[in-house]
Amino acid sequence: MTQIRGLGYLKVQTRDIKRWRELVIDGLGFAEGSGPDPEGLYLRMDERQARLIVLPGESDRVLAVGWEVRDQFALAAVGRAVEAAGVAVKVLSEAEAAERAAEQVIAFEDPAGTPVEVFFGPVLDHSPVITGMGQRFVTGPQGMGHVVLPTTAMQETVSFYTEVLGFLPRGAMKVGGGQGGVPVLRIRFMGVNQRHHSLAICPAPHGEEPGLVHLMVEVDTLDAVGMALDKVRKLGFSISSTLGRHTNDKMVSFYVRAPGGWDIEYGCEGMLVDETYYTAEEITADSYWGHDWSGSEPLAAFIPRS
Ligand SMILES: Cc1ccc(O)c(O)c1CC[C@@H]1C(=O)CC[C@]2(C)C(=O)CC[C@@H]12
Ligand SMILES: [Fe+2]
Repeated sequence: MTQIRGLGYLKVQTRDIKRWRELVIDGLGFAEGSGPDPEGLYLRMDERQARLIVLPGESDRVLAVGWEVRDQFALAAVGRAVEAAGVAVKVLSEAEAAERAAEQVIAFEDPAGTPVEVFFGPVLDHSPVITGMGQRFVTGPQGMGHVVLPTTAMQETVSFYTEVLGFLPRGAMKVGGGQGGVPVLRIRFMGVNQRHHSLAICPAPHGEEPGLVHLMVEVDTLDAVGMALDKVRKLGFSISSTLGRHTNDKMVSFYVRAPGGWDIEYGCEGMLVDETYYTAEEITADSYWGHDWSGSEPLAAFIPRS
């Protein structure tokens, strides 16, 4: 049984905070909150103080993937499991936790080198969440959404998330290999709640920045997805993938390129998993229709480095 309840927050660094603001506030309708860094962007989706945090910096990279647990006892259990796996765990100070709007936070690196944080006791902001198009973000028991992380150490990374952190396998898809003696490569989906996947791990040629393939956020209506697509196009953002419906989580979504070379997937109608009956299946197509990636600028995580 996993202690982790869902994706809690994502913190990234960017060289272009101005363009980020246009994308997430003007385009995708996130509500603006506030936080410790006056230059930072603190984006609200619900009663949490911030779900997506974008801070200015010298490079574009992920600063923390924040996973939520129920309480202090669950946090202690996760800390023990990670240490028992031989990974150094840092207990953040009270000030550092306050900065993250949580009561207590631990931090460590996954085998891919991704900075991971686990927290309990998120601090709420009860003021109304005024989104750009009146849309509601689907969070609550399903968490913030999902992240797809690149790794050069597929086995170790997947085994860390499943066997140490207790993520449940939620199926896979072949993405290459299987020819000329090259082993089959699979993207692996994992979940911790009724959202089909809160995490996917994808084989990648290098472990360099930005350290992210995409973040998915879900809204309550197809109209909100369509309106956001219109808005980001009008704002001149590059559409990495057209609208389509995925075969595994049944979500209708599009992907837009964020400054930094990774995508935000924006969707609706994601299925709810019933663990009583669920088994991990292998899909052979990413979508029933749509999701044309042919116009996509290359994802930074998949550009081979010398
Ligand atoms: C296949 C799939 C199912 C559900 C999702 O939420 C989802 O994002 C995907 C696509 C994952 C993946 C990606 O994001 C980067 C580009 C990838 C590797 C492809 O080129 C096909 C599958 C894509
Ligand atoms: Fe996705």
